[in-house]
Amino acid sequence: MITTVTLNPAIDTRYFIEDFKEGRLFRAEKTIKSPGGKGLNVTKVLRQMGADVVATGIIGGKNGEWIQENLKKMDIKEEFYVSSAETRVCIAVLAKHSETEILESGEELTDSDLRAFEKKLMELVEKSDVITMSGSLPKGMDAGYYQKLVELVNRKGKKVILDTSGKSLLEGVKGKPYLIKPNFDELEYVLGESIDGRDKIKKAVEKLKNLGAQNVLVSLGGEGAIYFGEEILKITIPKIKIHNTVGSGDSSVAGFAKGLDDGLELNEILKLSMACGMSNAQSMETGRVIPEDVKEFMGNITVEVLKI
Ligand SMILES: Nc1ncnc2c1ncn2[C@@H]1O[C@H](COP(=O)(O)OP(=O)(O)O)[C@@H](O)[C@H]1O
Ligand SMILES: O=P(O)(O)OC[C@H]1O[C@](O)(COP(=O)(O)O)[C@@H](O)[C@@H]1O
Repeated sequence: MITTVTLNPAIDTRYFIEDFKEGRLFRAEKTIKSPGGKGLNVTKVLRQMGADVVATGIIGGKNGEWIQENLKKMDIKEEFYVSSAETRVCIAVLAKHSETEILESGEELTDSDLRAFEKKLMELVEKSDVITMSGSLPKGMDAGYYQKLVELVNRKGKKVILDTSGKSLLEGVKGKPYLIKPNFDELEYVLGESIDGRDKIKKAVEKLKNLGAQNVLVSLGGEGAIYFGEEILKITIPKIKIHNTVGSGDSSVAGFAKGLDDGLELNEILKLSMACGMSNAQSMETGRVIPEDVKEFMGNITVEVLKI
């Protein structure tokens, strides 16, 4: 079983405005709302890929109720701790040539919220082999909270995939997660300078590994990814027509988690991860993959050892 952790869930709201520009009034041509926040995107993709998955985290208010109702409609099992803090809304404006995101930070949680959630999480960990932890931490939360969670789960001998950014990534890796999946922007934050080639990618990854990350999957959008484990592996993906890449990172985390849970060989896990990201990029919806397409993409993805 896979448990996904979303500490800062959201109602993801996507507006379709073909010629969107800042500073003008627009009326959305179409609006789609869905349960979101990185961890719930991972959950949706795992469910679509047929994984045995349970979502947990902290949820609250009317927005939290909306998310719980919609997860039920999607036949997704959830065991969220319900707090009195209202769950946030995240907005993405999809235009013809751009994607603009506005992410609320999420209301503050109390210590008793956190203790009650941890109890729930540890019950689920007993039944799980892989645990994903994704996304930002709500406002005011200690950036080291993921470190604490990763350590709790590691003590039970289970594998953690941690996908977060900024300070919570730099602190979270100290807990020694099995995998982290930074993208280019996240690596630039880690290094504190712009990344203009593979040497700089390697330098940022070494920093994360020295801090505690066991393996690092650097996702590079349409360029695929580079995996830093015992060896460095370059994963090359074919060019495809895309519609909405929001949530592709989350989908690639879901693919990795599914492959790991299924006991696949590393090369196959990496292909599955990339193929899920690609399939999501072909959908208008965030966290939406088509298993048949995923299978087909996997046949066109290559993994080779890279010397850098
Ligand atoms: N433009 C694209 N074309 C094809 N695949 C993509 C594209 N963007 C993302 N993907 C797939 O999704 C994965 C994760 O995307 P990426 O943009 O790197 O993550 P994030 O959403 O975290 O920034 C990529 O490694 C790739 O497999
Ligand atoms: O949990 P965070 O880090 O605040 O991010 C939340 C947002 O990120 C997304 O998951 C998209 O993330 P990616 O495009 O990086 O995969 C949105 O769906 C969501 O609203």
